[in-house]
Amino acid sequence: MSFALELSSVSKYFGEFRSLNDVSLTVKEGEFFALLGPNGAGKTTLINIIAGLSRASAGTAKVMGFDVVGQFRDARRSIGIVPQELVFDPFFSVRETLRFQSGYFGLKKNDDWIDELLHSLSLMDKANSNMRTLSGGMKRRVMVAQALVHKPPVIVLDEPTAGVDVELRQTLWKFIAGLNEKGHTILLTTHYLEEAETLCNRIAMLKGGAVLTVDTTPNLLKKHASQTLNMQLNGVLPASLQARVLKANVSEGRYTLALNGPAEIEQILAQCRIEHLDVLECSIEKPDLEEVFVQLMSGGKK
Ligand SMILES: Nc1ncnc2c1ncn2[C@@H]1O[C@H](COP(=O)(O)OP(=O)(O)OP(=O)(O)O)[C@@H](O)[C@H]1O
Repeated sequence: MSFALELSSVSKYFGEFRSLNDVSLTVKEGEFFALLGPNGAGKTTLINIIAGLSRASAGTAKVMGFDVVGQFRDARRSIGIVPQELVFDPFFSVRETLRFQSGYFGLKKNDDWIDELLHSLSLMDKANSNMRTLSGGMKRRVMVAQALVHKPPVIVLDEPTAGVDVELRQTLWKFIAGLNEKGHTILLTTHYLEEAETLCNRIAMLKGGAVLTVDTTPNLLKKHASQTLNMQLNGVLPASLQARVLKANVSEGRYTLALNGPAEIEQILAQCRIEHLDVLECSIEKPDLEEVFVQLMSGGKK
């Protein structure tokens, strides 16, 4: 089994503060992997260690088998990082920025690939525009192109869609999904959980610098979240069903009940009939990643 990313017992201290606590994770080649967690969970710290921008206080990190400290150059060549912040030189044009970045990797004749990147990210008509004249979304696209100038097998995106409009988000995801189909490994951090749910094969959830869980998206949904039944009744929910209540608006007779499979609906409706209650509205809701996230972050079942 070859791993694109391999983290073994990685910890990071800032003085007394432990930003990462004994994190071990592996991402297989070709995976689309999400690193999720609330603000301050340690996602960017982890990415900085993988990128070789920050040193782990303990533990080791490898990119495509290369140690990020001992084999820094090979590890750095294997990875493209799209940072959370927009970092650019305001005096360069888009093309110059990408040529410059190519130079860092010793790539002199890279214009064909640069053109392909500009085209795929709809930046061709901005190729000669000065970076400072671009909108935030355009700058974000350049950050993506910049991370890819050396065709890295592993691509890390740190909240690439924060503050990005719907159209760009879709363009970006289509492009990144295409790269993943071509075999690139993708590591993504995002606060848009539906993006992670749609795109990623596996998800790690981080809290307080520690990994709470790592699993495939369907397994996380199966293990940590249940279906729910939304009902509106012409009265108060029977006492026998109160234990199932997840949310209620008693004055309107609206209830959201936990459901361990559709077979239980009949039982619930039967209880309502016994109490002579009419069901005015009834719908089943599928679990989503947000529910899993909220449950895990609030210390619910793992
Ligand atoms: N250079 C630093 N010095 C001191 N503390 C730091 C430093 N960098 C990060 N931290 C702390 O480490 C913790 C993790 O920060 P990090 O930026 O990795 O979180 P994150 O999961 O990326 O959060 P967000 O979702 O807000 O981007 C935070 O409490 C942060 O304040």
